[in-house]
Amino acid sequence: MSSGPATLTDRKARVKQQLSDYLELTKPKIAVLLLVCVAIAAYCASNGQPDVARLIHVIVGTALVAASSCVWNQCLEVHVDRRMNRTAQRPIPSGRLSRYASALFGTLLGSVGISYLLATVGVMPALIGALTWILYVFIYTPMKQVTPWNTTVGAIAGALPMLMGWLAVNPVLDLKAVALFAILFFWQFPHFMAIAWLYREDYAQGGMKMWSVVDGSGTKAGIQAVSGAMALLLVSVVPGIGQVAMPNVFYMLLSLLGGVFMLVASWRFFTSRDDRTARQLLFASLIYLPCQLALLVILPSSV
Ligand code: HEM
Ligand SMILES: CC(C)=CCC/C(C)=C/CC/C(C)=C/COP(=O)(O)OP(=O)(O)O
Repeated sequence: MSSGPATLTDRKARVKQQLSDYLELTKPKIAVLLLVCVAIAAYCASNGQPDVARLIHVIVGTALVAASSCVWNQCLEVHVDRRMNRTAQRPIPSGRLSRYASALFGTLLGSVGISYLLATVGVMPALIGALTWILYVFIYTPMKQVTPWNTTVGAIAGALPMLMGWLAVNPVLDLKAVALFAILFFWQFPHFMAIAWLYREDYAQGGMKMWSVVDGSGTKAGIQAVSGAMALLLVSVVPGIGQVAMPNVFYMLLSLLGGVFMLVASWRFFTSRDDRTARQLLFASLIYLPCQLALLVILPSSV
């Protein structure tokens, strides 16, 4: 008699666990910031007067395609993820989800996502979505075990969604569109070099050729972080050039300030190369990007 309710409770708990595992496969925390970038790109592309329906469509479509790429990334990396502390408890390596079911889930998300983009915002965002998927899943993912230049390829995949957001509302890629892509591209170097340093033992154990692994002194990771931050500082100013009738000085000054903040955090990491400065740099990167995105919304069209 008493086994009935217990079984039902068990079943409910299992379903809840499976739902949370499928959600975890999509790397939702990264997706949230990525989708904010897509929304800001669409907003900037429409000069602050976005077609709300198209904006929502490109966010939904990109979310589905990005989620699919993250699921497939984990299907392909299961043997590596199993060897690393940070990833060993993920749903596939821990055995909570099968690789087959996950691959089906990823394929479904991707097919629906690309079709949705095609139907709602047109060929270009859908095409870039598909290319980004291929770049992330079939080029970046295996490349991690071959060469530390994998991060450069990963950063292209990470930044391309900016162009999906832009092209969903504006067919012409101008200097500002290129600058948005460049901001997200260069931001990833300080962001990831901090992570690559913090998890260097994990990455080495998983056979991942990150800069922090191939050069254990951290010098090369530091150089990548500082170079990325320098380039970020320069490109972040560009959207302020000639946006209305004249350069937006407030935007440019605040962007410079943010750029200096990232450069100082990167420089401190480069000179110290310890966990404390790496953690500070990772934290700085996660503060900087939302602030820079907010600046893009608040200032350029207000002068
Ligand atoms: C080369 C490209 C990138 C790599 C290799 C990378 C890698 C990672 C890794 C491994 C983490 C987890 C750190 C941890 O567990 O402590 C992380 C965190 C994070 N990343 Fe990235 N990332 C990249 C690009 C991006 C992009 C394009 C975005 C969004 C615009 C992003 C947003 C985030 C966020 C919000 C977190 C914190 C969430 C969390 O704690 O899991 N990343 N990144
Ligand atoms: C539209 C579309 C397809 C967008 C995809 C964009 C995307 C998911 C970008 C994330 C960039 C990136 C390289 C993250 C790290 O992955 P990782 O595999 O190094 O992280 P991990 O070690 O935690 O698995």
